[in-house]
Amino acid sequence: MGHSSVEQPEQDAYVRRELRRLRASIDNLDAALVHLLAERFKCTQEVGRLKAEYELPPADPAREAEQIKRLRSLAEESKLDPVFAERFLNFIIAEVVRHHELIANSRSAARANQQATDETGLRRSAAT
Ligand SMILES: C=C(O[C@@H]1C=C(C(=O)O)C=C[C@H]1O)C(=O)O
Repeated sequence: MGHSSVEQPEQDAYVRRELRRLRASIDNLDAALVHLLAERFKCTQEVGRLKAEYELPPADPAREAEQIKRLRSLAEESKLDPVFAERFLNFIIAEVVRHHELIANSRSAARANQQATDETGLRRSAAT
């Protein structure tokens, strides 16, 4: 029972202090992760609008493969599990591509709507 808090009050205080210290850093890192992700999504939303505007496909598998290769190698260098890094990036990319599809669909709906409006206008002016 060497690890019980009743028998080891000093270790117990040490563990609570260490947990508090480490969790303070985890709090900062999690905040940074949220901010980094928010900035990344701001960029990818712009990419999505550009692609929709110029009628490019929502996903770019070649770019994804390059990026995954690059991040796997960075993960290895920094002792992060590359399988986890790849899964994490794929999870984010899937959400980005879903956003790009939504943007593309709303753009093409807007274009179809505009075309219908233009044609109605043409019919009306031809009828007068
Ligand atoms: C952001 C883009 O769109 C998609 C999302 C990617 C990403 O989140 O890194 C990469 C390729 C594309 O499938 C892009 O083409 O750059």
